[in-house]
Amino acid sequence: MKRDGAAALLRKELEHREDVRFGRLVGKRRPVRAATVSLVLLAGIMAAAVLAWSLVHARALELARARIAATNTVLTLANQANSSFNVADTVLVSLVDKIEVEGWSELNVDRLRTLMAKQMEHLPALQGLFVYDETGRWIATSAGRSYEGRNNADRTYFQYHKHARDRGVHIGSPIVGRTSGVWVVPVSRRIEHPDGRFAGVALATIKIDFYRSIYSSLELGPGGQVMMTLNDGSLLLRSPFDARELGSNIASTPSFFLQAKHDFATRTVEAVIDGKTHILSHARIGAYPVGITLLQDQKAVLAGWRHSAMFACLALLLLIAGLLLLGRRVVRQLDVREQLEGELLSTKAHLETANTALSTMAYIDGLTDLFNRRYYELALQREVGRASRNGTPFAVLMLDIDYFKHYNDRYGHQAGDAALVAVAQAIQRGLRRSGDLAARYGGEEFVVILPDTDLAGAREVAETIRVSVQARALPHADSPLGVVTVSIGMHATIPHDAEDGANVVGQADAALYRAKTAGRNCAAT
Ligand SMILES: Nc1nc2c(ncn2[C@@H]2O[C@H](COP(=O)(O)OP(=O)(O)OP(=O)(O)O)[C@@H](O)[C@H]2O)c(=O)[nH]1
Repeated sequence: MKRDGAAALLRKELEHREDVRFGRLVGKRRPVRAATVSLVLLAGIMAAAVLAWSLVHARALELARARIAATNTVLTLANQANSSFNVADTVLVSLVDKIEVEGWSELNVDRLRTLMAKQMEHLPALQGLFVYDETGRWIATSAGRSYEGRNNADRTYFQYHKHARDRGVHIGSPIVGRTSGVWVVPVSRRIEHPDGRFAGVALATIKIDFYRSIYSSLELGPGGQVMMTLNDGSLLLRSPFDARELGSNIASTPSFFLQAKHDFATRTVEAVIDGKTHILSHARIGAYPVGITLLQDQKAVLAGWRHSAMFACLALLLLIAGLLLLGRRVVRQLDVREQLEGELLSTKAHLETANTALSTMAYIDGLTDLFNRRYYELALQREVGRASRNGTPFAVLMLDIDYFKHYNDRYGHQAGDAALVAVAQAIQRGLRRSGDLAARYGGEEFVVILPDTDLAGAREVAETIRVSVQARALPHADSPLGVVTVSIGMHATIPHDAEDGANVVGQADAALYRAKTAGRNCAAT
């Protein structure tokens, strides 16, 4: 094996190993880093998506719940209003019937008054019951007090019944009662003579406070309101309560004309009433021209949801911030680890290179670049062992430069060194097989081990080297041949043990002596 080739291969192998190791580690870390960043981003996006979905879902649920609650409330209020009007109307129907059957002339007013007072005891919604004749004069009331000289012909409901031949119930705008002084809703019916002429009016008044106490107990939220209206737009009651608007007509306001034509409906109304979005729920009382409307500000309805959403968003932001910090920390740690491992690998590679260099130096002769004597000793042992095991021959050449002392003396030590290098190169190039090995034995002496070679083969190699050295024609004025030459002693054998190996060297050395005595520049056995 050629030393140069081995060193080059060794160096390449080291570089390759370093590249592979470093490349593998770096290659592994990059995906880990990318995966960490992706994981953090994915977790953040997923959390945001889940939160967004649940917030949208919760908002829809909240609105649906509010719509259902509004519908239920409006229907309940409509039922309650229907009952109160129904009660008042039932009483009126019986009063009108009694008066029309008995006729004014036969009518026992005292008994009528007692009857009215009794009915009042069981009807808490009513403020009072009244009967007027065709001139508006008070005939009987449930209050039972003196009403001499009183006349209600000026009231709207009286004028209505006087002029309209409508036998149905009439519900009027709220008025302040003349006996009670409180706000009431007038419910009235027309009384007729047997021939159909107008005979008077029966009136029941329902206390506004009866509705007001119920409406004001409702939780409508900021901006929420509930109102009872007649179909012509007259406002019977609105909560929050304001006495000044009782009886006013709101037919032209959006909250009235937005009411559905159906008996009841609940819907979302955007930016029509006051620029805000409202939930509007409306129900009509089937038998009477009255409707209940509930209006809620959607923003107020969603206040609870908004608070929860804010907290959830805040929590999400904290979570994302935490994830980012964690991700940043992991990536930084990966960077630090990567740097440290890089430094470690680089240091290790340097150490290995230095080790190789040291090992090389330990076995290589610094001047000639051939193996040194220490390596030669090891190689000799190895080859003797192998040859004795295989029963194959091996040969040893001992080489010595002729008249080298004179050369040094004439040309100087440096020139002597150069001659040593030139001879070493000639020896190295004279070797044919990869197993052949040349070493500097010491001073101007060299040794060559030729495994699996007999004496004939050894002679060929020896001659090749000798001729090659001479052919270099290094001038040597103090040599009879005029150029630098070498003498070679050689010996070949099939060794049986280590002693045989040592003997081969001794035999080669003796052959060298013979070559010297034979006149030098020759190979001897
Ligand atoms: N320049 C140089 N000279 C060396 C080195 N090693 C040994 N020498 C010289 O080699 C010479 C060997 O001389 P000798 O042993 O007398 O042999 P010779 O002069 O070659 O005579 P023969 O071997 O009989 O032909 C000595 O003068 C050593 O100083 C070296 O590394 N460099």
